[in-house]
Formats: sequence, structure tokens, C-alpha cells
Amino acid sequence: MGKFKVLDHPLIQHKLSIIRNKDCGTREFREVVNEIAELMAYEVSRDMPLEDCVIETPIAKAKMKRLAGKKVVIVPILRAGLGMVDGILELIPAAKVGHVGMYRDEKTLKPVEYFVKMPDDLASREILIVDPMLATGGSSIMAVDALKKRGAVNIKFVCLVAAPEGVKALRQAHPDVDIFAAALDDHLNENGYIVPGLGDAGDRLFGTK
Ligand SMILES: O=P(O)(O)OC[C@H]1O[C@H](OP(=O)(O)OP(=O)(O)O)[C@H](O)[C@@H]1O
Ligand SMILES: O=c1cc[nH]c(=O)[nH]1
Ligand SMILES: [Mg+2]
Repeated sequence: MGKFKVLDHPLIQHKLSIIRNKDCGTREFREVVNEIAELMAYEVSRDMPLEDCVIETPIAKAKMKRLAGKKVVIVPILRAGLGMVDGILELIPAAKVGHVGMYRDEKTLKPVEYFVKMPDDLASREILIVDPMLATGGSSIMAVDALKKRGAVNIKFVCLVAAPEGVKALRQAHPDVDIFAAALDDHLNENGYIVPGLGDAGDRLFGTK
């Protein structure tokens, strides 16, 4: 079973309290979502594989370590996942970026896929699917399905706020996927929104309603 980890670093918790506030405006929301994503990327990348290498410094040859393997792929689930991409790219600037477009039908709460564009060689790459919200789990499960269908095997899911219902569903559907969240909230309300949550992440990021 993949792990589920809440990243409770004080800076992450502090910044999360800023964006949860209903009075946080679009500009600040966008900035702070990226800042949290950057901090999370530091933890999420902790077990990235390294390989030996020899570097010639101005003084001597030195046995060093560098990242091994192909470039990481960041996959935002559109739209809200886009808000986390730049923050992660600050730490992993050479990463490739794939996109999965999906929205949740307001009545059924089921995800509807409308776009997929991925880099090549998914099978040999580490993939970070990012979306601020893990609610029922429907969107994340469908995103992992879409990537596995295209050959992906090494997948992590990174979100800001998770509901227990979504964590359970994603782990059941894809037990091999590690899940990282900045917070595990209480429950989903009758409209499928996370409580206390932060509202509709996409609308708050892009100023839509
Ligand atoms: O776990 P789930 O129940 O599937 O809900 C979570 C999904 O809902 C939100 O997207 P939304 O459908 O609002 O699309 P948007 O990002 O375009 O606003 C959110 O960003 C997730 O993708
Ligand atoms: O609370 C929620 C649930 C789904 N999508 C959001 O943006 N927020
Ligand atoms: Mg939305």
C-alpha cells in the first residue's frame, strides 16, 4: 500500500491558514498556493533516486551524487492543479509538464475528462499529479487511470487539502500511489465540498464563479 502523508511543516500550515480565509483575494491565493506547492515539493522529492558521478572541482576530483533517470513529470489536473505547477518548477526546473483536463459534474460529482497531453516515455519517469483538492477522489482516480493507460507506473499524488473520503477512495483504487497532503480535513458536505476546506480552488485561483 502506498503511503498517505500529511506534510505538517510549520510554514506549510501557516500558509494554508492564509488561503483558507474567505477574505484572501485572488492574487494572494495564487501566490500562496504556489509557495505551499514549492515547500511540498521539497518533501515529496525526498526519495528521488541518485546516481554516483565524478566531478572535477578547481582543486580535485570528487565522487558526488546527482539525480538519476529521466526528467520528472508534473501533471496538473486542470484547472486548479495549474496553480501548483510554478511553485514545484522552482525546485525542479527541468521537470516536464503534462496536462489532464477534468471537471466535476455539479450534480453527479463524477469527473468528466476533456483533455490529456503527456510527454513521452511515461513508463520510465516519476510522475507527480497535482491538484489542490482531493474531495470524493473521483478526479484523482480518473487522472491516475488516464496516466496508467498511457504507461505510467511511478505516480505520486500531491494535494493541499484532502477529505478522508477521497483518501480512502484513491488508496482503494490505486494502492500503489503515494498521497501527500498539506491537511486532512473533516468530511465532505452534501455538495461534495471539503469541510472546512477552502471553497472552490479553481474559482479562487482564477477569479471565476
Ligand atoms: O475529488 P473530487 O470529488 O473529484 O473533487 C476534486 C476536484 O474538483 C475540483 O475541480 P473542479 O471540478 O472544480 O474543476 P476546476 O479545477 O476546473 O475548477 C478540484 O480541483 C479537483 O480536481
Ligand atoms: O472543496 C472542494 C471540493 C472539490 N473541489 C474544490 O475546489 N473544492
Ligand atoms: Mg473548481
